[in-house]
Order: sequence, then structure tokens, then C-alpha cells
Amino acid sequence: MESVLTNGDLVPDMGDKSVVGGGGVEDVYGEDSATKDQLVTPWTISVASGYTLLRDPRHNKGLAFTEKERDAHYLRGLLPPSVSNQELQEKKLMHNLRQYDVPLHRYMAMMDLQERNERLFYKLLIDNVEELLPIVYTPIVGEACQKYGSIFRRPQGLFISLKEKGKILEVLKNWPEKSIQVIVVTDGERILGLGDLGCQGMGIPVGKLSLYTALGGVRPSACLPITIDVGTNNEKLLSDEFYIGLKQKRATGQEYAELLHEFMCAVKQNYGEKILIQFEDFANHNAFELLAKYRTTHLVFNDDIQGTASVVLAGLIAALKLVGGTLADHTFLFLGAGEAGTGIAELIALEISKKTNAPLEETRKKIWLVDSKGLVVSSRKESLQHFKRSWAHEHEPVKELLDAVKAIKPTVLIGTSGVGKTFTKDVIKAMASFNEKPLILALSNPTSQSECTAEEAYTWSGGRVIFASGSPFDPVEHEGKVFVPGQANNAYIFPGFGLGLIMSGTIRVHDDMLLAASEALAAQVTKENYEKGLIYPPFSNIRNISAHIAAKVAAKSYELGLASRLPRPKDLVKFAESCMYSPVYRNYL
Ligand SMILES: NC(=O)C1=CN([C@@H]2O[C@H](COP(=O)(O)OP(=O)(O)OC[C@H]3O[C@@H](n4cnc5c(N)ncnc54)[C@H](OP(=O)(O)O)[C@@H]3O)[C@@H](O)[C@H]2O)C=CC1
Ligand SMILES: CC(=O)C(=O)O
Ligand SMILES: [Mg+2]
Repeated sequence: MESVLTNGDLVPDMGDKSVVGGGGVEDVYGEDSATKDQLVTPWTISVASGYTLLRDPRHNKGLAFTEKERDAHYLRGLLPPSVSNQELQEKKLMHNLRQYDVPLHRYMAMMDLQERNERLFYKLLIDNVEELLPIVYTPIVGEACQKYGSIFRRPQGLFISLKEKGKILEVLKNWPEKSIQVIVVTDGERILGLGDLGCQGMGIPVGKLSLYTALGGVRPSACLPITIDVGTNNEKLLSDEFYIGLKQKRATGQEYAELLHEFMCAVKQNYGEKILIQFEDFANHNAFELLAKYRTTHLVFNDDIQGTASVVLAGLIAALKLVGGTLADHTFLFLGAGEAGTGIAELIALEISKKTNAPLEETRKKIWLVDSKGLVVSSRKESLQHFKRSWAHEHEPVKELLDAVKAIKPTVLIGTSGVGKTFTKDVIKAMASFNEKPLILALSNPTSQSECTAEEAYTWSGGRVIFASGSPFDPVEHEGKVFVPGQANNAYIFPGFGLGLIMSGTIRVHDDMLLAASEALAAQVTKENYEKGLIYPPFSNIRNISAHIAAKVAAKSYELGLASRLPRPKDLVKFAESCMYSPVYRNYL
């Protein structure tokens, strides 16, 4: 049991008459009566009982404090007499949440709960994952970021802006938890498919880390969300008087690189070699460079490039059971040649290369990408960004997606453009005209940016499509048959992947670990799932899935000599399960 100490001392302001008896600036009730200009020191020493215990989200249990706990921890009178339990509280909260018609209000209620009673928040999220994932994660987290300024109550996570340049190590030390194992960091420039949301992007690291705990079992106290604020180019935010971030254009070039470098060095200095840093929702002109620069010196992982690649590869491996053939027999076409598109393309090429012993340059030839200017082809090579160049195959220029589909005749169409409604009726009909079972993934988030809806995909393909999307869609009825769309989202991968790295004390991420994670996820798809046309298992079993992913990632890490936790546990699945955080209340007596 944590013990109790409070200290409400106030420091005197030497130049003010209201200073009493050389002590603080107290009024007759012992409360602070300092004027606006007086200096007072906000002394508090951590307290874990009585009134403060009820306001400590990590330990608060609300009405579930037992009679004995109420006596032992000075809670008498601070709570109404009824004694509840976690199950009943969960039932009540789910009932309350379902009363909100506006999904954003559910998001806000969940955030309030997280700040009030952390264990109950995670219990709710774990036990009702399919219902609550769309609230704390995509799509609603996207809306929350867009409206962050107006729904902002208390700061979550750590904000590091250009103002903190030269002091980042000190800022990290302000965070109350010391044993951090995973950081999710964004600079807010490419928040889902919603663009530059600046400092308001904080909703993303907060949401991702909630999933690290709920889906992957990493302790909440070991998770640190960070937003790096280098300004924003979003004019709407810049002219918004309530915008919470730096009101300036984004820093670029050396200024940006120096701040990021200071951050990366400070993180390692403060938390050590094995701290996992997940880059999230950086724009691609920084994302690839940051990953390349730090992957040899830090334990880093870019979720949009690598996590997405791993989840899509898993879906493709699983889909082979439905469409037949090997990956090498398929032809892939992407709409979107950025982080997600080229990241997935590269992992598919790597997997085929490993399976067939063909060189990567060969296996890449079955994969085609379309960007905002059309098909990526060799005649465009000189003007292409470096990450697109390996995909510039010999072909005449093609401007429109529909023409590219007709020319390439892909068996698999993947949307990673961030632009909604781009898989038109004609595109989907074309896919269905030369594929018995076209495989279509509309990965862009949130729902508004999805390349097509599940209903469109099933209807326009005459019910033949195998479909999954980045944000969830409800089941669709088409000609008397119910189709259940899957969710192709990196949320299947990063929590288990991160757990695998952490529990094995891995020091660097290797691409083979991504392949291992894909195979582990694909292996979790059951016959029953396949019968419904699903290529991903349901999220309801995600903790078990994460344990299997973690085990395979850790096994690969041991095999590669990158794991520092020795000796290697024999049963890695059991070990992963034993490492997982449980949100069940603790007994404080
Ligand atoms: N489901 C999941 O798990 C994940 C989904 N995503 C989603 O994928 C989307 C893209 O993310 P990311 O790859 O990081 O973004 P990037 O900005 O790196 O890439 C976007 C790509 O789309 C292209 N593009 C933009 N508009 C069009 C258009 N109208 N027609 C054709 N191509 C277009 C861009 O072209 P150009 O290069 O010419 O500008 C660029 O190549 C986002 O919506 C994100 O939410 C991302 C990660 C994971
Ligand atoms: C899912 C995710 O990481 C994205 O849309 O950016
Ligand atoms: Mg992302």
C-alpha cells in the first residue's frame, strides 16, 4: 500500500502585505490568497489515500473501494455508502456510453474515464474491444484530433515544442513515470488521412498507446505519448485563437532535424538502449528519413510504413486460402505510393523473394503503384521521390486509376491514398471483370477517407470481393447474403510486435521480425473466419493473438541475436501472456 503525505506549504512573497507570519500566503481558512503577481510554490508530495486517492487514476476504484479499504485509506464520507465492484461498474459504464448518440461524446466519456479510473478504462476496453475500438481509435480519434482544441480538458502525454530546444532531457524528466518502455511519437503532420493537425495530433499517440495496453498488455505506466510541435502549415489552425500548439509555420531542414536529433538522443539517455520508439503519422518526407537514420542506433519502428506492411502481408497470406495460388502468382496494384503503399509493397516483395529465392528486383516487378500523378513508371524516375524509385517499372504513362487497373489487371487492389471514394464503381467492376474473387483493401483512415465503403465493394463486385478496410464497416447484406468486412489495420500488429520486442529486451528492429509477425497473425485466422470471407481474425480475441505475435517476434529476435533478455524463456507464448498487464482491481489492504 502506498502511504500518505500531503504538504500544502506555500512560499512567501517577500514584497507583499498579505504574507502572514513569515509563512505562506494564507487566508483565515488556510487557503491560498496570493495575488496574481505573487510567487507561490506548488508543493505537493504524492498522496495515495483519502481524497487524493480518489483523484489518482492509477489507484482509484470509485465505489468499488471495499468497506475495509474505506476505513484503512481515509475514504469514509468521501464516497456514498454503496459498495460496488468492477463488473457492476463496467456494466453501468457501458450502459451510460450507449446512451450517447454522438460518437465523439463517447470518445470524451472514455477519455474522462481514463483520467479518472485507469483500470476500469482498460477493463472496459479489453472486454468490449470490438465496440470501443472505433471510439478510442479510428475513426473517432480522427474527429477528436480535428476538434482537439475544443474538447481539450487536461493535457495527456508530453508536448515537446521548438520552445524546448536545448531542454528536451529536462522535459522528459518532468514526466512522472520513470520506467518507460514504449514511446509513440508524432509531429502531427499526417494525422490519418486528415493531413496536418499540428499539436492536435496528440490524440493519435494517446490512442495508440491505449491499444498497446489493451491489446498488447504493456503496462500503462510504461507508455509515454509524445507530440513534437514544430509548428503547423494548417491555415485554419494558425488562425484559430484557441489553437493549442505553436502558431507558426512548420520548421523544416536543419532546424527540424536538430530538434528531432536532440529528442532521439535525450530519449536514449533518459530511458536507455531498449526503449521502443514508435514513429506515428509523420509526413512521408520526414518519415522515411527518420526511420533510415535511427534504425541502426535506436529501437525504432514506423507503424505507418512497417506495421501497416506487416498487417497487410498477414491478410494477403491468409487470403491465399480463399483465392488460391502463392503470393508470387498474384499481381498487386496500389493507389497511393507513400509510407503505407511503398512500405507494404516492399514487405510483399521481401516475402516473395524469401519464399522463391528470386532477387528483390525481380519480385518487385509484380507490384505497381499509382500516385497523385498516375502510374509510377520508369519515364518518371528522375522526378520521383527516392522511396518510389524501385517501383518505377517499364510501362507507358497512365494517368487514371481505372486505366491502370485495365492495363495491369491486378488480382489485388490496395488503397493507401488517404483520399476517399477513389475506388469507383468502374474500378471495382473492372477488378471483378477479370478476377473471380478480387481482393480489395481500402486502407485509408478514417472512414471518410476510405477508398470505398464495404457496401460499395460487395455490391459493385456482385458479392464476389474479398474486402477489408482500415476503419471498420458494419456487415453488409447483398442479395440475401450477409458479408462481414474485415479490418486491415496496423492495430493488429503493433501491440503484439512491441510486446515481443520489450519482453525479449530486443535492441533493434529487423525486417524478418515483421515477416514473423505477419505469419503469426495469418496463422490466427480460423476456418470459421475463412467461411465468412474474413482474412483477419476478430479483434475480440486480440490479446491471445498479440501473445502469439509477440512470441514469434521474440523468437526471431533471439534467432538473430538481437534479444538481450537471457536466458530465452522456453515457452514464449506463455511468457508473453505472463507479461501482460491485467486491469483487474488490486486489493489495497
Ligand atoms: N489501415 C492502416 O492500418 C493504415 C492506414 N493508413 C492510411 O493510409 C493513408 C495514406 O497514408 P500514408 O501512406 O502514410 O500517406 P502518404 O502521404 O505517405 O502517401 C499518400 C500517397 O497517396 C497518393 N495520393 C494522394 N492523393 C491521391 C489521388 N487523388 N490519387 C492517387 N494517389 C493519391 C500520394 O501521391 P503523391 O506521392 O503524388 O503525393 C502519396 O503517394 C492514410 O489515410 C492513412 O490513414 C496508413 C497507415 C496504416
Ligand atoms: C492506422 C494508422 O496508423 C493510420 O491510419 O495512420
Ligand atoms: Mg498511423
